[in-house]
Amino acid sequence: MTILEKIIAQKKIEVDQLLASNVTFPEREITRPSLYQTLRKAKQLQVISEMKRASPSKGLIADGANPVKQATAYYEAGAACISVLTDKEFFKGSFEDLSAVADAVPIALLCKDFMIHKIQIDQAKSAGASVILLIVAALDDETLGSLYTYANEEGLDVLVEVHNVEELQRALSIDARIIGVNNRDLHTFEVDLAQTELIASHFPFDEERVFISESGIWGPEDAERAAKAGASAVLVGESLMRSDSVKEALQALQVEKHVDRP
Ligand SMILES: O=P(O)(O)OC[C@@H](O)[C@@H](O)c1c[nH]c2ccccc12
Repeated sequence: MTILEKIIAQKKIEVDQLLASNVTFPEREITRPSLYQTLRKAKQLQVISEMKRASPSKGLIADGANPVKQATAYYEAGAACISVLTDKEFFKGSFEDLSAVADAVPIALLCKDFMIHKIQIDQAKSAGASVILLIVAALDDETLGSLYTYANEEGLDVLVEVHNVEELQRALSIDARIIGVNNRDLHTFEVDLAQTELIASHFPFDEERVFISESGIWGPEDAERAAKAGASAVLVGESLMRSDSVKEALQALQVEKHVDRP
């Protein structure tokens, strides 16, 4: 099994437990600015900064990190959105982290998890998220479409993650408007920013869609490369978690967007 398959197998167990427990997640109103609008309007490359304690590819990254302190530093540095990993088994995250961050910062908030069932979307929204992630590689067309529609109906933005051109076509076929290319292959862990350039060469840049480059962004050169390819934002975890100066590191990524892209 690849790591993605292992994670999804574990998610199925967790979702079955959630469903069997009959928990309900209280409704919560979304009061955050729309990530989509923020990215469309911005003149500079925006940063979606991630609270990431650990990952299956890197092991421990920042075990003792305090999510509220981390998110506050991101917010004060000018992040467009905070991403909080909520997966426990593989990333040492939690929904408590997400709720705590939701109470601490007013900007767009992404629940970073492996969504396979709409109950997880309810849970994310109830914990304060305004954006969810859908990973095309983890979903069949029908589930991808129905989760996307459900999240939209709930007023959430959806970041649809792809890794290759075939997955991009699947994202476009549900008319996803926020599409991110993960530079990391979730089957092999290989990271390559050339993936951003490859997907960009097939991406229909227009007034509707925004393009995001995710993973493996270590500094301004990488940000520049993503911007040049047409990205509106980068999603950054490890390099910011490891940084002694979050503010400097984050602001160094806010390079000019490429002029040829809408
Ligand atoms: O730590 P990095 O290399 O900056 O990557 C951040 C983010 O892109 C990565 O955590 C990520 C992208 N897509 C995901 C899907 C699930 C879990 C994690 C991810």
